[in-house]
Amino acid sequence: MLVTDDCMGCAIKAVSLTRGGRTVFQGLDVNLQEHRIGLIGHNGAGKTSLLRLLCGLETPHAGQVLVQGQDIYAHKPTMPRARLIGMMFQNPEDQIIFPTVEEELALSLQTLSGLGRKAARQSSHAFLETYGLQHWASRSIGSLSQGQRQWVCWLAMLLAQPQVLLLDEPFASLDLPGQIALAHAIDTCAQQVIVSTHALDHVRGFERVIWLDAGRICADGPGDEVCRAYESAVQAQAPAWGVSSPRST
Ligand SMILES: Nc1ncnc2c1ncn2[C@@H]1O[C@H](COP(=O)(O)OP(=O)(O)OP(=O)(O)O)[C@@H](O)[C@H]1O
Repeated sequence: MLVTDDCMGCAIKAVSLTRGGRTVFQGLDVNLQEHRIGLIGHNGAGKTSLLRLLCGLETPHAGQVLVQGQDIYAHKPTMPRARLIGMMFQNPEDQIIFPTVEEELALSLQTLSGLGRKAARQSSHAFLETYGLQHWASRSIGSLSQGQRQWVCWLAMLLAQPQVLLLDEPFASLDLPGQIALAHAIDTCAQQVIVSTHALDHVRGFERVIWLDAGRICADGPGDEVCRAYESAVQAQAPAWGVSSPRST
């Protein structure tokens, strides 16, 4: 299923990106119009860099990044980036700012909906309640497990109501029930979702998966086909890795 309007979805046009002196993308072109898209590939392939480009965290040296038809690196965006696109980071510590769950969730509402402090806290309370997590409201972030922090990141992102959700290794710290719950949440949410993962089973059923290798698209198509192609390539290369991992990309 494609997102419904021609100007919807995301597009990367002739983008070149360097990070820390290393060329990550050179003239990358990719249209991202499907409702569910997976990104797979080895460590260092460029999955996180692609997500960071889409959410405005890496400035390309050339090219354009469009989200919902808007150039997100333009000087005068017509909509705040946070309304357009939200990102759940691989590491919750890169995302969470406040000491308690309630405060962290309230931030999204205060900055984006202009709610006052008290109203924002009340709304985040009500939001937690819809997930049966009201007892988390006053919990300090430090008292939560890594997986629980990932849930806080997911909820904070949802509260901001962006139109596109970017998830970087979202399953990494979740237990099995948590993975099932998040997979269901991804399956049923209305937004376009782009997921970077090494857990291929979570994207195998996606309508589209992109396999990145050293900043280039190695395969692009239905999830089951691309995941199988990637697995076959890994199997074929496996004997050569015994003495040289981790790979030095
Ligand atoms: N902060 C950084 N500074 C400099 N180079 C970086 C930085 N982060 C990533 N890179 C480089 O950018 C390239 C792409 O990294 P990226 O994190 O996008 O890969 P990835 O596919 O997400 O990997 P992983 O599966 O390990 O998360 C790699 O060569 C990496 O070394």
